[in-house]
Amino acid sequence: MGYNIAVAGKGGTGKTSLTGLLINQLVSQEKGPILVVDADANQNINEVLGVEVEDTIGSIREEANMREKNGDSFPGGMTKAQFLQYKLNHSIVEGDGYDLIVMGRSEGEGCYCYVNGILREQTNKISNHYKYMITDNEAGMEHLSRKTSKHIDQLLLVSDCSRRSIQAVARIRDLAVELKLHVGDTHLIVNKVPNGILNDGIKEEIAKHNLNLLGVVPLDELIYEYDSSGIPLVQLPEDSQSKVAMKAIIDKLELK
Ligand SMILES: Nc1ncnc2c1ncn2[C@@H]1O[C@H](COP(=O)(O)OP(=O)(O)OP(=O)(O)O)[C@@H](O)[C@H]1O
Repeated sequence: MGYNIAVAGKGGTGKTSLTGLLINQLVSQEKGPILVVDADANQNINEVLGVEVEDTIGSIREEANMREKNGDSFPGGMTKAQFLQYKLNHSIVEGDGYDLIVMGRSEGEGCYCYVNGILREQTNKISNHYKYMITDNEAGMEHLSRKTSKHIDQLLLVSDCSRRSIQAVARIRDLAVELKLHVGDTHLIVNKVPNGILNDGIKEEIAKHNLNLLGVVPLDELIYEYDSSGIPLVQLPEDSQSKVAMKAIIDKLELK
């Protein structure tokens, strides 16, 4: 199994943006092969990375169930399991130096156990082929409890400069313990920091919750500019404040 990095944090803190910059950095350091899993239904990492996504695990699950419900057969005489496997293999987006799987929206009502079981088994199989697996998670992390593989080598918590956001990541860390996930290291990255300098109040909050601060990423006007113009963040110049900060942060992790 590859090295599993999970990124988590309260919505809006910049978790997805930083995950994109993390991937970009690992790709430029030729650390691959990398599998990216977008497990945040509210956010689209593909936009940060600048790639198009057609199928998601959610849409595959819905299609398989709809076909069965309507009594439609699966194409080419496939069984349901074969169909799921086929669709999953075709849903993997090939990016520049990484592959991407998008979980999409979570299931609606009805029994999805069989489909979920197959999809989970297949995703686990696929992930074995990669050196790194990077997951952009939902703030709740509950979906992780449903995973068969509960091992995370590196849990990266992303917070902005608010006390509430620091408290939220402390809760996520505690939740990981409650969910019985096996977490190797946990680190905090504080994002959108004015001038890259943390004030005393936030430093106190970080210390109070015993969070292990890895580094800070400044509030970067260029991110705002790129985001509002729809330009993928991975195209930020190498000397942009946020890319430079993320590079320094990732270097500290000493990933092989
Ligand atoms: N360092 C930064 N400087 C300036 N703006 C930033 C920075 N990081 C992220 N942003 C902006 O903050 C907003 C939220 O970022 P992003 O979508 O990455 O957050 P998220 O935590 O994944 O949010 P959610 O899961 O709620 O969608 C975006 O508009 C993004 O462009």
